[in-house]
Amino acid sequence: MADAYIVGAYELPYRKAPDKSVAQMHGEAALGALADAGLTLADVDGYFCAGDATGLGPVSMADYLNLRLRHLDSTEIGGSSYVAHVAHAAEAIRAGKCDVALITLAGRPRQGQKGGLPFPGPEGAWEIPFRPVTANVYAMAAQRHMHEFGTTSEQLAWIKVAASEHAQHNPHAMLPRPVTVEEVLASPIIASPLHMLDCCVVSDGGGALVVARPEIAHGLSRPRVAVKGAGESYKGQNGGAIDITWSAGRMSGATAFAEAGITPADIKYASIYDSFTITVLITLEDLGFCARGRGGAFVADGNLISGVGALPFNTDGGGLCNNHPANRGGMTKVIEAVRQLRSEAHPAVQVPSCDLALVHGTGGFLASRHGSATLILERE
Ligand SMILES: CC(=O)SCCNC(=O)CCNC(=O)[C@H](O)C(C)(C)COP(=O)(O)OP(=O)(O)OC[C@H]1O[C@@H](n2cnc3c(N)ncnc32)[C@H](O)[C@@H]1OP(=O)(O)O
Repeated sequence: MADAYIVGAYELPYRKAPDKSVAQMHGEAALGALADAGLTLADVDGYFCAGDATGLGPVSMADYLNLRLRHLDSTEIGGSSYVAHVAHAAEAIRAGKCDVALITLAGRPRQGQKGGLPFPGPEGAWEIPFRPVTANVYAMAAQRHMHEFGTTSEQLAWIKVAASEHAQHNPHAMLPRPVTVEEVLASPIIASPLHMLDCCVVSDGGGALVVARPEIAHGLSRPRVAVKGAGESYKGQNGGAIDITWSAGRMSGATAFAEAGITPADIKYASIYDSFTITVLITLEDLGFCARGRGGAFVADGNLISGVGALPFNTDGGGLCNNHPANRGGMTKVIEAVRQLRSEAHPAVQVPSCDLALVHGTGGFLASRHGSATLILERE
């Protein structure tokens, strides 16, 4: 028996929220995930959220939600935060610090800043004037990967093509239309070599998860999703003296696979953070799904499309086509993995006999300065 199970998951259905507050959206997500689990706010004694929450983060949100808590956690590692939160919730339950952990995300980036990150780090004064910061940094990783390994724009485009093939079956996806490699290459350059269609969407929205102690999970009616392995890591720029063709996923992935006692070949479905197409390609190499430098060949020709290729990924359309709320896409990555493991993904993209899934989150600037979190989830 596992130490903890994901028993509830919910994604807000909307992608534009001009008339809602962020706190209200956290609340809607919380109620949705608890209803999915068959629990209520009164059952929650552990609460997790990151920097997208308003006010004093989990303190303000716990007050807004009228929670009675024994444990709270505000781990902030950007896009990987909500992948890490699932592992932290399982650890807190194992340590006896809480029984039912609620994790919520919500944000409205479409209503304010677009096309970049509101993360004014110490380097911000030198970088933000030359916007868009985020795409530029990911473009440098793509350019270097092309130089080192011969990766092509066509190969990167296949990642968007795969995401869009999946998104056409998601009625809530922001970009539900399938696109071709040619369309990706014909879209405007945002930061060379990345085109507009190499980028994730900017969306309002959010989601929530509920993680529970086994004794509670076994009393609920939903399929149980166990946390089988988890890893977290960080890679910095070391004054610029770094190789930007690999990410901290190399470390967090190795830790998660070792804890789970499995290899990449065992994974039936992967939710991979997809802020840009290059994020997916480098992450797949770092997690060991293919050899270093071979990511381009691995993703080409539909290898990431469910029912077509060897590794179905982001079957909700991912951040590239569905939803990338509050620049913290880790939450939606976990939610789609839960759908797959429960056999509740859209029938057109459901992976048959999906018992083992991987979720990976990237927070910050891939390959230069970022946090990373990997989860391996198993259907009991
Ligand atoms: C750790 C991390 O998470 S790092 C990632 C952080 N997030 C980002 O950096 C966001 C990256 N994406 C972007 O910056 C934006 O989506 C951009 C720059 C690519 C496009 O932004 P804008 O030019 O403002 O696009 P806008 O939202 O106005 O939409 C214009 C059109 O382009 C389309 N579009 C917008 N973004 C995308 C996209 N990523 N892919 C495909 N089409 C897009 C829209 O659907 C719209 O089409 P329509 O005119 O037919 O309705």
